[in-house]
Amino acid sequence: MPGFDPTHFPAPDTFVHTDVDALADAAADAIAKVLADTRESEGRPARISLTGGGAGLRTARKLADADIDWTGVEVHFGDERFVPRDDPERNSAQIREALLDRVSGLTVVDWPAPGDDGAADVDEAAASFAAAHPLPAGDGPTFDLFLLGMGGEGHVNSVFPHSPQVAADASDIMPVHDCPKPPPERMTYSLGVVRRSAHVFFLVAGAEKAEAAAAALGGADPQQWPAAGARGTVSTRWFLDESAAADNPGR
Ligand SMILES: O=C1O[C@H](COP(=O)(O)O)[C@@H](O)[C@H](O)[C@H]1O
Repeated sequence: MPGFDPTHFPAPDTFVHTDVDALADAAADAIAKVLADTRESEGRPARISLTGGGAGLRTARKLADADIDWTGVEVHFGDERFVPRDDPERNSAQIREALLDRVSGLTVVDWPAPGDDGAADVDEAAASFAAAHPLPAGDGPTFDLFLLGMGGEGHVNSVFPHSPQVAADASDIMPVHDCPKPPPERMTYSLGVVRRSAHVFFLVAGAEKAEAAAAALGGADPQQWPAAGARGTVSTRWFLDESAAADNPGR
């Protein structure tokens, strides 16, 4: 993969929990700490990207009940399905129900939906989003914290194995056509955006994820296992349940 050298990043840390509930508890604690630390060390609220999916939504529900100061926190979504805004398939709809509608003080940056101005199709929607929400320039992080779920074939955000998105190594926002997991049209942050984030947390549960987790943690080719190409500049942490960790070397 062009532009990705894993030796330029801290090695990932792995945390294995008995089940998805314990995983979500631990991840929520760690997320709360990053949010508080960012406020203290940077003197500003954090900028984070949230994920849907099974373990992601479980963690979002825990975050809604946690003692967190959300004031000014800027929330993005790592990827979105290009379907109407009220479609329950939208990651943002699921994360809003689990977390965002239950806390106050944060700013939510939502992806465009069909029918929005400048969103005649998914290409135009991604381009207009990129223009309206440019990523921070320079050496600073794109996000203080980027949360990722992972599919059983190793996809993260909507970056799928052997897809144009994983090949491109773009540093911004990408439209997705013909996504192998429905719905077919999506928008996604690229692996390049993830790799400019300070902290990257994986939230992964279930035996069907075990092979991909072992491949990604074992340094496999991101073309085949996109999760292998997702690293943070300060930390990469994998929160796994025992089923998802079953194939990891050393267990
Ligand atoms: O399609 C997607 O799937 C992943 C993982 O979902 P899961 O249900 O297998 O946990 C999710 O993280 C990603 O953001 C999403 O668009």
